[in-house]
Amino acid sequence: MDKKTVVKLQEITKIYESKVMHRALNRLDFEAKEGEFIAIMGPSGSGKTTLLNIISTVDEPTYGTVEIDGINPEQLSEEELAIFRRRQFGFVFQEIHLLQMLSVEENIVLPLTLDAKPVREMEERLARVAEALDLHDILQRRPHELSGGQAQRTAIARALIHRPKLILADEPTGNLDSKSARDVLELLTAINEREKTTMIMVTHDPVAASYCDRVLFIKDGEFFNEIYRDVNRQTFFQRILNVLSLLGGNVHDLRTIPGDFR
Ligand SMILES: Nc1ncnc2c1ncn2[C@@H]1O[C@H](COP(=O)(O)OP(=O)(O)OP(=O)(O)O)[C@@H](O)[C@H]1O
Repeated sequence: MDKKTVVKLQEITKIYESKVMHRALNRLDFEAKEGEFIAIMGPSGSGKTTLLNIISTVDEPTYGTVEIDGINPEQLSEEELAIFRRRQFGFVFQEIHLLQMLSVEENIVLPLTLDAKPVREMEERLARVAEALDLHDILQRRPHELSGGQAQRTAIARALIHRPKLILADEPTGNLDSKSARDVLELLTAINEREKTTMIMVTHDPVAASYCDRVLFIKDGEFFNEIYRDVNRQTFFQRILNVLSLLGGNVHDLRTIPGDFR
Protein backbone atom coordinates (compact mmCIF):
# COMPACT_ATOMS: atom_id res chain seq x y z
CA MET A 1 0.00 0.00 0.00
CA ASP A 2 1.18 3.51 -0.77
CA LYS A 3 2.43 5.46 2.21
CA LYS A 4 0.44 8.45 3.35
CA THR A 5 1.62 11.89 2.21
CA VAL A 6 2.36 14.07 5.25
CA VAL A 7 3.68 17.17 3.46
CA LYS A 8 2.73 18.26 -0.04
CA LEU A 9 4.02 21.53 -1.48
CA GLN A 10 3.13 22.48 -5.02
CA GLU A 11 4.78 25.14 -7.14
CA ILE A 12 6.02 27.09 -4.13
CA THR A 13 7.41 30.53 -4.86
CA LYS A 14 8.58 32.80 -2.06
CA ILE A 15 9.41 36.41 -2.81
CA TYR A 16 10.80 38.59 -0.03
CA GLU A 17 9.83 42.18 -0.63
CA SER A 18 12.41 44.18 1.26
CA LYS A 19 14.45 47.05 -0.30
CA VAL A 20 15.24 44.76 -3.19
CA MET A 21 12.83 42.05 -4.20
CA HIS A 22 14.31 38.58 -3.71
CA ARG A 23 12.93 35.31 -5.06
CA ALA A 24 14.06 32.81 -2.40
CA LEU A 25 12.07 29.86 -3.78
CA ASN A 26 10.93 29.37 -7.34
CA ARG A 27 8.14 26.95 -8.27
CA LEU A 28 9.41 24.25 -5.97
CA ASP A 29 7.51 20.98 -5.49
CA PHE A 30 8.14 18.90 -2.39
CA GLU A 31 6.51 15.85 -0.88
CA ALA A 32 7.25 13.89 2.29
CA LYS A 33 5.65 10.51 2.97
CA GLU A 34 4.87 9.14 6.41
CA GLY A 35 7.99 7.81 8.12
CA GLU A 36 10.50 9.37 5.70
CA PHE A 37 13.69 10.95 7.03
CA ILE A 38 14.70 13.66 4.57
CA ALA A 39 17.69 16.00 4.48
CA ILE A 40 17.55 19.31 2.66
CA MET A 41 20.91 20.56 1.43
CA GLY A 42 22.11 23.43 -0.72
CA PRO A 43 24.57 26.32 -0.69
CA SER A 44 24.15 29.21 1.72
CA GLY A 45 21.21 31.36 0.64
CA SER A 46 19.66 28.65 -1.56
CA GLY A 47 16.36 28.76 0.35
CA LYS A 48 16.61 25.84 2.79
CA THR A 49 15.40 27.69 5.88
CA THR A 50 12.72 29.45 3.83
CA LEU A 51 11.47 26.02 2.72
CA LEU A 52 11.50 24.69 6.29
CA ASN A 53 9.61 27.79 7.50
CA ILE A 54 6.94 27.24 4.87
CA ILE A 55 6.59 23.55 5.78
CA SER A 56 6.31 24.49 9.46
CA THR A 57 3.66 27.13 8.58
CA VAL A 58 5.76 29.81 10.27
CA ASP A 59 5.89 31.56 6.89
CA GLU A 60 3.52 31.60 3.92
CA PRO A 61 4.46 31.17 0.27
CA THR A 62 3.88 34.03 -2.15
CA TYR A 63 2.45 31.57 -4.65
CA GLY A 64 1.73 27.85 -4.52
CA THR A 65 -0.12 25.51 -2.18
CA VAL A 66 0.82 23.86 1.09
CA GLU A 67 -0.85 20.79 2.54
CA ILE A 68 0.20 19.27 5.86
CA ASP A 69 -1.50 16.02 6.75
CA GLY A 70 -4.27 16.93 4.33
CA ILE A 71 -4.82 20.40 5.79
CA ASN A 72 -4.22 23.70 4.06
CA PRO A 73 -2.84 25.94 6.85
CA GLU A 74 -4.00 29.08 5.06
CA GLN A 75 -7.57 28.06 5.86
CA LEU A 76 -6.95 28.08 9.60
CA SER A 77 -7.32 31.13 11.85
CA GLU A 78 -4.22 32.40 13.70
CA GLU A 79 -5.32 30.63 16.85
CA GLU A 80 -6.14 27.35 15.09
CA LEU A 81 -2.80 27.53 13.31
CA ALA A 82 -0.90 27.97 16.59
CA ILE A 83 -2.59 24.88 18.04
CA PHE A 84 -2.09 22.92 14.79
CA ARG A 85 1.62 23.75 14.83
CA ARG A 86 2.02 22.83 18.48
CA ARG A 87 0.30 19.46 18.09
CA GLN A 88 1.58 18.37 14.70
CA PHE A 89 5.19 19.49 14.81
CA GLY A 90 8.27 18.98 16.91
CA PHE A 91 11.08 21.49 16.35
CA VAL A 92 14.79 20.91 16.86
CA PHE A 93 17.18 23.77 16.15
CA GLN A 94 20.90 24.39 16.23
CA GLU A 95 20.32 27.08 18.82
CA ILE A 96 18.71 25.11 21.57
CA HIS A 97 15.83 27.11 22.98
CA LEU A 98 15.52 25.70 26.49
CA LEU A 99 13.95 27.88 29.14
CA GLN A 100 16.67 28.65 31.67
CA MET A 101 14.36 29.01 34.68
CA LEU A 102 12.89 25.55 34.17
CA SER A 103 14.46 22.17 34.94
CA VAL A 104 15.17 19.66 32.18
CA GLU A 105 11.99 17.81 33.16
CA GLU A 106 9.85 20.95 33.05
CA ASN A 107 11.33 21.92 29.69
CA ILE A 108 10.53 18.51 28.23
CA VAL A 109 6.89 18.41 29.32
CA LEU A 110 6.22 22.00 28.23
CA PRO A 111 4.22 21.05 25.09
CA LEU A 112 1.95 18.87 27.28
CA THR A 113 1.63 21.57 29.96
CA LEU A 114 0.50 24.01 27.27
CA ASP A 115 -2.14 21.50 26.21
CA ALA A 116 -3.19 20.95 29.86
CA LYS A 117 -2.69 17.19 29.68
CA PRO A 118 -3.37 15.13 32.86
CA VAL A 119 -0.34 14.82 35.16
CA ARG A 120 -0.34 11.03 34.98
CA GLU A 121 -0.11 11.05 31.20
CA MET A 122 2.72 13.60 31.41
CA GLU A 123 4.63 11.41 33.83
CA GLU A 124 4.22 8.32 31.68
CA ARG A 125 5.35 10.05 28.54
CA LEU A 126 8.23 11.75 30.35
CA ALA A 127 9.46 8.40 31.66
CA ARG A 128 9.37 6.98 28.15
CA VAL A 129 11.30 9.77 26.41
CA ALA A 130 13.76 10.07 29.30
CA GLU A 131 14.48 6.37 28.95
CA ALA A 132 14.82 6.53 25.16
CA LEU A 133 17.12 9.54 25.30
CA ASP A 134 19.04 8.54 28.41
CA LEU A 135 18.04 11.61 30.39
CA HIS A 136 16.77 10.26 33.72
CA ASP A 137 19.88 11.24 35.69
CA ILE A 138 19.69 14.86 34.66
CA LEU A 139 15.96 15.57 34.82
CA GLN A 140 16.28 17.91 37.81
CA ARG A 141 19.15 19.96 36.35
CA ARG A 142 18.82 23.42 34.86
CA PRO A 143 19.85 24.00 31.23
CA HIS A 144 23.08 25.81 32.18
CA GLU A 145 24.26 22.63 33.93
CA LEU A 146 24.11 20.54 30.75
CA SER A 147 26.68 19.65 28.10
CA GLY A 148 25.85 20.52 24.47
CA GLY A 149 24.84 16.95 23.71
CA GLN A 150 22.64 16.71 26.84
CA ALA A 151 20.96 20.02 25.98
CA GLN A 152 20.29 18.85 22.42
CA ARG A 153 18.88 15.53 23.70
CA THR A 154 16.61 17.51 26.05
CA ALA A 155 15.43 19.59 23.09
CA ILE A 156 14.75 16.41 21.13
CA ALA A 157 12.80 14.97 24.08
CA ARG A 158 10.68 18.12 24.16
CA ALA A 159 10.13 17.90 20.39
CA LEU A 160 8.96 14.28 20.74
CA ILE A 161 6.92 14.20 23.92
CA HIS A 162 3.61 15.04 22.28
CA ARG A 163 4.22 12.45 19.52
CA PRO A 164 4.14 14.89 16.61
CA LYS A 165 3.50 13.75 13.05
CA LEU A 166 6.47 15.68 11.83
CA ILE A 167 9.85 16.62 13.29
CA LEU A 168 11.47 19.66 11.69
CA ALA A 169 15.14 20.20 12.38
CA ASP A 170 17.40 23.07 11.32
CA GLU A 171 21.08 22.12 11.71
CA PRO A 172 20.35 20.05 14.83
CA THR A 173 23.98 18.97 15.14
CA GLY A 174 25.55 22.27 14.10
CA ASN A 175 26.91 23.16 17.55
CA LEU A 176 27.94 19.68 18.68
CA ASP A 177 31.26 17.86 18.66
CA SER A 178 31.38 14.89 16.32
CA LYS A 179 30.67 12.28 19.02
CA SER A 180 27.57 14.11 20.35
CA ALA A 181 26.47 14.81 16.76
CA ARG A 182 26.64 11.11 15.98
CA ASP A 183 24.69 10.24 19.15
CA VAL A 184 21.96 12.72 18.22
CA LEU A 185 21.75 11.42 14.63
CA GLU A 186 21.59 7.82 15.79
CA LEU A 187 18.80 8.79 18.18
CA LEU A 188 16.83 10.56 15.48
CA THR A 189 17.25 7.54 13.20
CA ALA A 190 16.09 5.15 15.95
CA ILE A 191 13.02 7.30 16.69
CA ASN A 192 12.26 7.59 12.99
CA GLU A 193 12.40 3.81 12.58
CA ARG A 194 10.52 2.96 15.77
CA GLU A 195 7.80 5.61 15.79
CA LYS A 196 7.57 6.15 12.01
CA THR A 197 7.78 9.88 12.68
CA THR A 198 8.42 11.84 9.50
CA MET A 199 11.56 13.97 9.81
CA ILE A 200 12.83 16.83 7.69
CA MET A 201 16.26 18.18 8.49
CA VAL A 202 18.13 21.12 6.97
CA THR A 203 21.86 20.52 7.14
CA HIS A 204 25.18 21.55 5.65
CA ASP A 205 26.80 18.43 6.98
CA PRO A 206 27.07 15.49 4.54
CA VAL A 207 27.66 13.07 7.43
CA ALA A 208 24.37 14.15 9.05
CA ALA A 209 22.60 13.86 5.68
CA SER A 210 23.95 10.32 5.21
CA TYR A 211 21.69 9.17 8.08
CA CYS A 212 18.59 10.10 6.07
CA ASP A 213 16.55 8.08 3.55
CA ARG A 214 16.63 10.81 0.96
CA VAL A 215 18.57 14.02 0.33
CA LEU A 216 16.97 16.87 -1.56
CA PHE A 217 19.38 19.43 -2.99
CA ILE A 218 18.22 22.91 -3.84
CA LYS A 219 20.06 25.69 -5.62
CA ASP A 220 18.90 29.28 -6.06
CA GLY A 221 15.50 28.30 -4.71
CA GLU A 222 14.95 25.56 -7.27
CA PHE A 223 15.10 21.78 -7.26
CA PHE A 224 18.61 20.64 -8.19
CA ASN A 225 18.77 16.91 -7.46
CA GLU A 226 17.53 14.21 -5.14
CA ILE A 227 19.21 10.97 -4.08
CA TYR A 228 18.02 7.99 -2.07
CA ARG A 229 19.96 6.04 0.50
CA ASP A 230 21.28 2.60 -0.35
CA VAL A 231 22.33 -0.16 2.04
CA ASN A 232 25.70 1.32 2.80
CA ARG A 233 25.90 4.70 4.55
CA GLN A 234 29.51 5.21 3.46
CA THR A 235 28.63 4.99 -0.25
CA PHE A 236 25.58 7.20 0.30
CA PHE A 237 27.89 9.74 1.95
CA GLN A 238 30.18 9.62 -1.12
CA ARG A 239 27.23 10.18 -3.43
CA ILE A 240 26.11 13.14 -1.31
CA LEU A 241 29.61 14.63 -1.63
CA ASN A 242 29.50 14.11 -5.39
CA VAL A 243 26.26 16.05 -5.74
CA LEU A 244 27.56 18.78 -3.42
CA SER A 245 30.63 19.19 -5.61
CA LEU A 246 28.37 19.56 -8.67
CA LEU A 247 26.24 22.01 -6.76
CA GLY A 248 29.15 24.36 -6.15
CA GLY A 249 28.58 27.17 -3.69
CA ASN A 250 30.76 28.12 -0.83
CA VAL A 251 33.24 25.46 0.30
CA HIS A 252 32.87 26.80 3.83
CA ASP A 253 29.36 25.39 3.71
CA LEU A 254 30.94 21.96 3.99
CA ARG A 255 31.79 21.99 7.63
CA THR A 256 32.73 18.33 7.56
CA ILE A 257 35.55 17.14 5.41
CA PRO A 258 35.45 13.61 3.97
CA GLY A 259 38.08 12.35 6.44
CA ASP A 260 35.63 13.11 9.25
CA PHE A 261 33.25 10.36 8.18
CA ARG A 262 32.77 7.65 10.77
N1 LIG B 1 13.15 38.06 5.67
C1 LIG B 1 13.88 38.14 4.55
N2 LIG B 1 13.88 39.27 3.79
C2 LIG B 1 14.59 39.34 2.65
N3 LIG B 1 15.35 38.34 2.16
C3 LIG B 1 15.42 37.19 2.88
C4 LIG B 1 14.69 37.04 4.11
N4 LIG B 1 14.95 35.81 4.60
C5 LIG B 1 15.79 35.21 3.71
N5 LIG B 1 16.07 36.04 2.69
C6 LIG B 1 16.91 35.75 1.53
O1 LIG B 1 16.37 34.60 0.87
C7 LIG B 1 17.42 33.73 0.43
C8 LIG B 1 17.23 32.35 1.03
O2 LIG B 1 17.43 32.42 2.44
P1 LIG B 1 17.43 31.13 3.38
O3 LIG B 1 17.65 31.61 4.78
O4 LIG B 1 16.21 30.35 3.11
O5 LIG B 1 18.70 30.36 2.83
P2 LIG B 1 19.46 29.10 3.41
O6 LIG B 1 19.64 28.16 2.28
O7 LIG B 1 18.75 28.59 4.62
O8 LIG B 1 20.85 29.73 3.84
P3 LIG B 1 21.91 29.35 4.98
O9 LIG B 1 22.44 28.02 4.61
O10 LIG B 1 22.93 30.42 4.86
O11 LIG B 1 21.17 29.37 6.29
C9 LIG B 1 18.74 34.41 0.85
O12 LIG B 1 19.24 35.09 -0.28
C10 LIG B 1 18.32 35.35 1.94
O13 LIG B 1 19.17 36.49 1.96
